[in-house]
Amino acid sequence: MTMHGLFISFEGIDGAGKSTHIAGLANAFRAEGRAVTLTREPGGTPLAEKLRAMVLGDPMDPLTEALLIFAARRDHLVNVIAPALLRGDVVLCDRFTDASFAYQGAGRGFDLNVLSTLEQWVQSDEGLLGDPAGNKPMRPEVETVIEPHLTVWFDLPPEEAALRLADARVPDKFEAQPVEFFRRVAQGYADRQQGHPERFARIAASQTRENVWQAVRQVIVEKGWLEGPACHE
Ligand SMILES: Nc1ncnc2c1ncn2[C@@H]1O[C@H](COP(=O)(O)OP(=O)(O)OP(=O)(O)O)[C@@H](O)[C@H]1O
Ligand SMILES: Cc1cn([C@H]2C[C@H](O)[C@@H](COP(=O)(O)O)O2)c(=O)[nH]c1=O
Repeated sequence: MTMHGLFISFEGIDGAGKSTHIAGLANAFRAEGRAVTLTREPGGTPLAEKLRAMVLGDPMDPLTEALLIFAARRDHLVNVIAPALLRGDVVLCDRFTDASFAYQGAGRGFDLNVLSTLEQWVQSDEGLLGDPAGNKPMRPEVETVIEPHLTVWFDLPPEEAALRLADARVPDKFEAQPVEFFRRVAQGYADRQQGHPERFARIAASQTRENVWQAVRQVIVEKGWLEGPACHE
């Protein structure tokens, strides 16, 4: 059994404008008859949402934070992402592992090699490829690491993101970080793009909402994954 769905993640510093467009993209795919699984990280399952509340709310050391985030990711992959990809859904995920490299790695200065090891372990398809009845796992010839087919990166200067978020909501643990933290996170995303140029699409997120939407949609159309006319809602 192969995972014939489409896995798209959305990344960027807090306030870059991802959420504004993910729902629009879900509508565009549904309008063309695709089943869509809309989800987010950390989170996406009852267990992972509990871990999210801890990670976003409680002080903890960087290793604990990284382990909780990757534990949430494993639960999310097992229970939501892999089943959706096996069904053939389009999975639209608000953040995935690039956020761990950007926030924990570049932002916090946590060891990138440890993050890479966690990535290999947690995103291994071992135990994820069940038969349709969900019984015995069917092992492929070669174990693979599940990652998005496309990562849409909303690139916005941290100062602009801070202005957008000012007074918008009570900041969580990450949103309360100083602008220097987000400069490092933004550089972390740029480094990830350099390491995975074929997977990343950079969107200049300083543009108007409509222009950002057109840029996001164009990336998907150019991949051949969407056809219809532009329609945001
Ligand atoms: N192109 C834009 N120009 C100006 N403001 C924008 C633009 N896009 C989004 N915003 C506003 O910026 C704020 C943050 O947007 P949004 O919540 O979509 O960002 P996000 O990347 O999902 O943030 P987070 O990751 O922190 O949830 C919102 O108030 C939104 O209305
Ligand atoms: C996946 C992931 C997320 N984070 C951080 C980034 C954000 O500040 C929050 C999630 O909040 P959002 O409003 O849903 O964007 O979590 C992280 O530090 N590491 C990660 O792997």
